Amino acid sequence: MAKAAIFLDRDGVINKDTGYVSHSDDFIFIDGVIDALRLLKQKGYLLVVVTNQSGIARGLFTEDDFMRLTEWMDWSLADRDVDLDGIYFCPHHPTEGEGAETKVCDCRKPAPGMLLEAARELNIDLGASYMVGDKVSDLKAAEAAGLGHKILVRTGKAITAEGEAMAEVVYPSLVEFAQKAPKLV
Ligand SMILES: O=P(O)(O)OC[C@@H](O)[C@H]1O[C@@H](OP(=O)(O)O)[C@@H](O)[C@@H](O)[C@@H]1O
Ligand SMILES: [Mg+2]
Ligand SMILES: [Zn+2]
Repeated sequence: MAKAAIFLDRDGVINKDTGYVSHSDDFIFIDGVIDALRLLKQKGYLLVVVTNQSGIARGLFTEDDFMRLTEWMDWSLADRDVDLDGIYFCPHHPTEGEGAETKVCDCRKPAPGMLLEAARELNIDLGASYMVGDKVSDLKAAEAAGLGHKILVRTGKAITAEGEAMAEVVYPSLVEFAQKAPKLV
């Protein structure tokens, strides 16, 4: 049977978005987020990170840098009993940069590519799933993928009026969302 997932934006939801974070030295978990992720897992959800990493297309860091940081993040979470079910990233940007990753793609949020790929690979029930982001583009990706729930948190970029209008709920952080999310198991 298909399972419900929490799709998580990374920068501004899991870690502080200080701008194109690419090294573990600069990766700061937002307060309470690791416990919140564990709680969501205990409530029966798959946890799937979907992150735009245009810093790769822009030439600010490499895909290898991203992979190294992702491995570090994954292990830091596993160390605290949080197992992520999937991590999807978009290395592209439509105009910035000069390499192969500078192109129009279907994975950069607001496009739904990462969410749809995860749904196929992990057998996710999109209608029962949540997107938790900090930007309108996160919610637009959720809408385009047919997700049931669109949530914003105030730990990242400033929430715009458009964001307020699109979100089902705006929470202070992932902590409050995790407390309120219905238990599935
Ligand atoms: O929030 P997620 O999707 O996990 O990751 C966003 C980051 O890749 C960066 O995305 C950039 O947007 P542009 O990609 O330049 O539009 C800016 O918002 C940066 O501040 C941010 O660090
Ligand atoms: Mg973000
Ligand atoms: Zn892409």
